[in-house]
Parts: sequence; C-alpha cells; structure tokens
Amino acid sequence: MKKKVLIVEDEFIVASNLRLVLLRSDYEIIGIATSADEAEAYLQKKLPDIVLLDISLQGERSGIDIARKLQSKRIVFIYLSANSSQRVLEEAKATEPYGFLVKPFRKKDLLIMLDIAWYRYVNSIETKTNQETLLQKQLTAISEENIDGQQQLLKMARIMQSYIPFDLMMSGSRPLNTAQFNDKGYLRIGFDEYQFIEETALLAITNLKKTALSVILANTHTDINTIIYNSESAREKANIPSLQKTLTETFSLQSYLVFPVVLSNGQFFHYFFYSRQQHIHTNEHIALLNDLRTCLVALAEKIIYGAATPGLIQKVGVIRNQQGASVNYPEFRGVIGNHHLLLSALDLAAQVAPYNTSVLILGESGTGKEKLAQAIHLLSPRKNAPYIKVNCAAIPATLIESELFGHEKGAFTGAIEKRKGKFEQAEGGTIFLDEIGELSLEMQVKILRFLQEKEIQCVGGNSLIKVNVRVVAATNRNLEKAIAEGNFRLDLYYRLNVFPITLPSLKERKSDIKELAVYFAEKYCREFNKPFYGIAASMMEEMTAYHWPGNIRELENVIEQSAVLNDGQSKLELKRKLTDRNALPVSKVIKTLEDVKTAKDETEREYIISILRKADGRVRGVNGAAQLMDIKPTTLESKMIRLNIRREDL
Ligand SMILES: Nc1ncnc2c1ncn2[C@@H]1O[C@H](COP(=O)(O)OP(=O)(O)OP(=O)(O)O)[C@@H](O)[C@H]1O
Repeated sequence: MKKKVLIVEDEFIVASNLRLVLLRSDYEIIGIATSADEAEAYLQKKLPDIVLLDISLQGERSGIDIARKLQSKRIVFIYLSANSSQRVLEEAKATEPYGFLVKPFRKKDLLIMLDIAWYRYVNSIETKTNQETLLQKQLTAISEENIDGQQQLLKMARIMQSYIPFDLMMSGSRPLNTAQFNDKGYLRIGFDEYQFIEETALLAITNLKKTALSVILANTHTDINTIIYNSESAREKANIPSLQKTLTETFSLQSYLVFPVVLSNGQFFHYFFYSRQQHIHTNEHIALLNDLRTCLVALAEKIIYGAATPGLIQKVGVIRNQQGASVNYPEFRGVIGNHHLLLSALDLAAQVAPYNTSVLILGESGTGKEKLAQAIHLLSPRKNAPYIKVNCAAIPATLIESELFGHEKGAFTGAIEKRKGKFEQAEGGTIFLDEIGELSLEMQVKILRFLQEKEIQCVGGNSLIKVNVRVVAATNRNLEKAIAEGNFRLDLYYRLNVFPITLPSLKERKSDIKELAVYFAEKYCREFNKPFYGIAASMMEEMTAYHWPGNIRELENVIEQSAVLNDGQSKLELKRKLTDRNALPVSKVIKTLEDVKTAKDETEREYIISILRKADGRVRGVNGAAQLMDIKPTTLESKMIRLNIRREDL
C-alpha cells in the first residue's frame, strides 16, 4: 500500500519538487501545508503515515510546535531545514524525529531518509509489541505462582524495571489506612538487588514514630487517575506532609508515576513508580501500563489476599548476591556500581539485547562503553557466535575498508591472498564499532549501505556478500556537533541512533567511586600477590574530590599504580597527586630558548602518549603506535627513552 505523506513547507518551489519526486517514487501526497495552522487542519482530516516538516514556517509557530503533536500521536516525521546549526539540531532532537534533512538535499537523500524513518518506526513498533507480549506472559505467570505477595511483588519489580524505570516501587490499597500502613514495595539498591520496604522498614529508615506516620498518612491525598509528577508538580505541596513527600525526601526521588487499578470487589489499589531522575516517565509508559492493566489487577489481588503455602514463604530482606553480580544477568558480572544513571543504562541494554536492533552507546572515554557492548552481545541470542571489536580510530584510513570488508587477492599492493574482513568474521554475531565518530565520510557511506542492505562488498571484489551481523557502535564524540561541522552523515546518525544508550561519566556517579576502587584494588593486589589492607582514607578523599576526565579507566590505572608501589604491609596510598593528564598545559611564559625546547618536548610527549593509548600500548606491528605515526619503531623507542615515557604513563 502506498504510504501517505503530508508536506509542511512554506517555500512553494521546494514543496512542489518534493511532491513530484514523491509521486514518482510511489508515495501518496495528502496535502501541502505552508503554516502550522494549515498542517493541523490537514491532520484533523486525514492521518498521514509520514510528515515532511520544514522547521521555519509562515506564521508564529514553527515546525517544532507541530512535531510535538506528531510525537504524541506516534506519526513518523522528518525535519527539513536549511539550518543545521548545533542549536537547531539539539532543539529538534528533543522532539525525537525519525529523520532530518538539511536543505538543499538530493532526491536520493530524500528517498533514503524516508526509508530510514520508516525502518525506525516499524522497528520500534515491533520491539514494543514483542516486549508487551513477553511482559504480559511473565506477569501472568507470576500471578499464577504459589508464592506469597511479597515474593510476587519482588518478581514483578524485577520484570517491570527495564520497562517502567524506577528506583522505588510501592503498592497498596486506597484509601490509606491511617492506623496501619499496609503499602509494600522495593527500593532498588543494585542492578538486580532490592530492599523490601514496608511499615517497619520505613519507620526505621526515616526515624519516624508510628504516630507521626499516621499524621502523614492522614494528610496524604489520593490520586483518582493515572498521573505523572515531576519535581515541580510535587513541590507545590511542599508544606503539607504526605507519604509521597516523605518517600521522595528520604530516598532523594525526583519524580513518580501513579497507576491506580480497580480490583474485582471495587476496591482501589495503586502502583507507584518513583525515580531519582526528573521527566523520566512518559505517555508511552502509561500506555504500556494500560495494556498490562488486567495482569496488574490479578497481581494486586494476589499481593493483598493471595496467601501462599506457609512452607514457601521466605524472608525477603535485602536481595543481594555475591560481588554485585546479577543473578538474572550474569552477563553484567564485573560491571560495578549502583548509581541510578548506570542502572538505567544497564536496564536499556537488557531491554534491547534480545533484538537485532543496532545500538549506539554514547559516553566519555573510559566510561565502560566496550564493556556494555560485550554484555549486550552476551545477553542476545547471538551470544554463541563471534563478537568482533573494531576500533575505528586506531586503524589507518588506508586500511580500514579492507579491515572491515576484506579484500580479494591482488586488490592492492601487499594483498597477496584473499582475506575476510571483520564483518564476515562476525557472521551470526555482533560487530562492535568503537569510536565510530572517527570514520571518514566515505566509510560512513559504506557502513550505512550495510545497515540498509545487510550486504558488503570486499575491496577489489565485484559481487555483494550477504552477512548477518548486528551492529553495536560507540562514540565519545558529540555527533550532533560533528554533523553540524559536516564530519558525520545525518542519515547514518539516524540509522544508528535507533536505540541510544548513554553511560554516565564517573564524576556524575561519584557514589560509585568507593566500590569501584575497592574492586580494582582487590583485583590488582591479587594479581601482584600482595595482601589487601584497604585504601587509606586520604586517598579515598582525594579520589572522591577529583573530576576523573579519564573515567573508570583512569581510576583503574591509579589503583593499579598504587598497588604496584604498595609495600604489601599497609593500606594503598596515592603516590602522586591526581591531575588531569589530558588537560592542555597551562600556558607558560616562554622567555628563553630552553623554555621553547621544554614546551616542545612536553607537547611531543603528550602526543606520543595519546597515540600509544590508541594503540593499546603497542609500539610495533600492524596498528602499533609507530605505524600510526608513520615512523620507524626504533625511532619511536628512542623518543620514548628521551622523553621518559613509561608504561604507567599510558
Ligand atoms: N562499571 C564498571 N565496573 C568495572 N569496571 C569497569 C566498568 N566500566 C568500565 N570498566 C573498566 O574500565 C575500563 C574502560 O572501559 P571501556 O574500555 O569499556 O570504556 P570505553 O568507554 O569503551 O572507553 P573508550 O571510549 O576509550 O574506548 C575497562 O578496563 C573496563 O573493564
């Protein structure tokens, strides 16, 4: 069936051209609107499949205003704009468009972008439907299990976590019983670790007396309908004590979603999903809960009335497991930390892993992007097939094509035999394209072609080879900025950005520093055969105050150094001050020739260290630092001696 397109564009010539191209390419045009008002009028008459939306329109309102409406109706839209400045891109990005075209664009770009947009739409619908069906099955199975309400609630919390984000999930019947608090819930304290919260736990944590809690309960309002509260809406009632206020203050929560259900006897039961992040819940979450309503009613009845066989009731306090490793997700073993931003990223990874969707992992260098990519592979049905990593920044531009797609014998000087590229090596599995933002525009086109056609062409070969590989890409670059500067293709960005996951920097999750430090300290002391007596308080203090530009990798290096230098009889200590080794040197006053030489040496030293880091510390061989710098390994080695570059500097 022909896809119906609405064109919202105030430039007559552009609009008529678009119309012609689309009609010839088998699309149906339902109208051309030149202003936001006209666009709305068309939308009321007939819903299009896709809207091409100019950002600046006649009249006061812009395309971005229309986009918000389209977003809530889940209609696919692609921005058309003559302006690709970072500010416009970021404003537009907030409305979650399915594509973006910078004017002037070619016919080919338009048709590719329409394809990408539709692919993203179908993909998200499929993923959503699959997820819903799975969730419904899992929730029904829990409500039919012969276990007590507390266990049932825990199982439900674990399953719901990645679909409806929360740090605290509470539930209970309404209206509240002021004499006795019967709400029950779970506080998330790790990726798969929960603490049971009910009256006794709440009184202990808040230090409240039972009478004070009764006063709070008496003042608590009851929502009749499903509603989302963000900190602004919650703050209005700041002076009045309430259960919600007590919980948000006690557990540093910022927002929550209330979902009431009516049980078969007419009684109300409410589910609350509290989060430490603001604006985390959306209408999509509400739509999902509505679809799950029947299962949630069945579960609520079991939580209130469902008695289990006494022998099966277990005491559930803190559900912990060894080393922070997850029981349900052993693939996350070795991922340390329980900051809510990290946990949200892990939730997304667990959610997307089973599907073939491409994933884009964003985050500063050293935040664990590769670790997450591996976990996604291991959590996917592809786990027994290869996982191939390619660092796009470390391979010289002249070699990358044959490295990725392979080459025929004689394709270029030195190609003495046919060689398979990384894509073919990853057949059936996952390819991790690290630092994808560093690829040349030419290579970006080839990756885009693979993502669209699932075909590759090896260097010097004529035929196309079908490969079945899932792409997980990562970058520490701001891709919107790279697009604005013309260094990254918008169409590739939209194709990859189907499922973005952002990893927090270490300074955003300082509460995890201690746990990470102890984890690495134990690891290195074990490796160096030294007993571990803990970490000196002064070292811990300095590490907590530091801003960690190199993130977890830098923290690991610091701990490794301290473990190397430790005498095996005392706590680990910092042997040198923490400084930002990547920061530009504070410009020094250069007065003498000697100052010039020192500045030159410092710059050369920093440069060599950065290349060595890219080459994973290797000086020689293919992709070694010498090759990347295009100098002889012996020259590089003598420079390293002269500039006093040691392994621990990397
Ligand atoms: N949550 C974590 N717990 C324990 N170790 C971690 C965690 N995250 C990352 N690491 C470790 O930190 C180091 C850097 O991680 P990784 O290579 O995955 O980062 P990255 O974001 O891919 O870095 P880059 O952008 O420089 O490629 C690795 O040794 C990894 O094992």
